[in-house]
Amino acid sequence: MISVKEAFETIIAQVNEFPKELCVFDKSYGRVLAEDIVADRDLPPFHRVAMDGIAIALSAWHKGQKSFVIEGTQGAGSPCVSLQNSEGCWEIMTGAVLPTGCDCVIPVEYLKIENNIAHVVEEIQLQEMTNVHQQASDYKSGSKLISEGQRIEAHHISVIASVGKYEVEVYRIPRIAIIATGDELVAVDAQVAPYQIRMSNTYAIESGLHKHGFDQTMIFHLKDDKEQLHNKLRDILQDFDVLILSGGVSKGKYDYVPEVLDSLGVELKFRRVQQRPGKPLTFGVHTTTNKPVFAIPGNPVTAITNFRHYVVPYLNKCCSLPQRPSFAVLKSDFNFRKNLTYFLPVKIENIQGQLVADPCPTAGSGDYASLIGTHGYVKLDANTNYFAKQTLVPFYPW
Ligand SMILES: Nc1nc2c(c(=O)[nH]1)N[C@H]1C(S)=C(S)[C@@H](COP(=O)(O)OP(=O)(O)OC[C@H]3O[C@@H](n4cnc5c(N)ncnc54)[C@H](O)[C@@H]3O)O[C@H]1N2
Ligand code: MOO
Ligand SMILES: [Mg+2]
Repeated sequence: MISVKEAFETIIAQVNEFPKELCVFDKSYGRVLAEDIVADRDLPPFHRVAMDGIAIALSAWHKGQKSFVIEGTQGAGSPCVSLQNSEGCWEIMTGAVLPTGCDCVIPVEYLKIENNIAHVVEEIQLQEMTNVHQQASDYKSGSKLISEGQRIEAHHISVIASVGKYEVEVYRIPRIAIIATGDELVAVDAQVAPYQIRMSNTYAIESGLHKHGFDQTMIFHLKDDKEQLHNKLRDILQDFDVLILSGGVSKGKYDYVPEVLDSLGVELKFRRVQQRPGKPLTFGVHTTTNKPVFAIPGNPVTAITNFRHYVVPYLNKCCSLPQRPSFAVLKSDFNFRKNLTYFLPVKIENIQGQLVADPCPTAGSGDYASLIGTHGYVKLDANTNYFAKQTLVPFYPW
């Protein structure tokens, strides 16, 4: 049996970057960038007027001039004009190019305009480039604006659009099969006999995948039948990039999953992990295609925590998404005597900026209803069994 750290590292060592593809920028929300986004020109691209008013030459102002003859009116979207007389001005609008020969802008609120002359009637302090957003003052042409491995949100889209990237390179979303195994499982809308169980793990895993942006998913239900498992898994291995199985991996007579995977050419990298829940967690790689296969034990708390702990970081790493560790302090003392790493569900409170984790142990790994109201779990190390209040521990939000 290997440790949680070894299991995690074994899985991460199998990461293969997902292929890249082009995506039209306004359909790229939620995708992960597979290229850096670079400024194609200065930001701003010209000396951009920041207030509606008049553009003048500061030299005239410094000589004490307070009235300016208007040479013309310039709006945004027109080519740059020139001040002909250094004692004159241009009426200018926000977003316009600062006229050549001008080096500051006086807002219209400070002016009275009569007979084509702008008189400054309010007290104002002016310096070079007052009310002008100077060319390249934000970023120079060629600057990296967004790094690869960024999930694209609204503020990224505005940058992608403004640098003229009509198509962006993103990571292809893998096709993921979620496979429930078990004769006892029935569909959510089926009549359920007293000895049967409604299938729930697959839906929890699928929602978790969608939450993390992996929405190319399909759910299967296979019986505890070796031949059916073999034939269906063979086809699924062909059609999908990642397989997540639930159930059938422990030591029962009908737990066929590991031997069937083995017979299909999936090299099992480990079969048991020193953890609770999820001791029988199994992970393998299909030898000819390198496709990863996660076989998560069937108990529902195990399905949710093991999926979150191992599958999500694996998928994120395949598209260069950075892992962001989070920590919380325990709200109360906690004892765990087994020599296993414990994924302890918690409720999180934010107390003056510090995350405080209130332990919410379930009554076993079948007690999924106790996860309601929790925000994630903390990881408690195998080699300690008493965790005092205020101990800092890694926290994993669902
Ligand atoms: N002799 C031993 N028995 C067990 C061990 C062990 O080490 N020695 N490990 C226990 C642990 S830990 C777990 S976890 C389970 C794992 O079992 P399997 O992966 O073989 O899963 P199943 O036997 O198929 O099912 C277990 C349990 O989970 C329910 N289940 C399964 N799939 C779903 C689903 N999609 N939705 C909802 N519930 C599901 C299933 O009905 C069972 O109750 O083995 C222990 N036994
Ligand atoms: O995976 Mo089991 O959940 O430890 O009961
Ligand atoms: Mg079993």
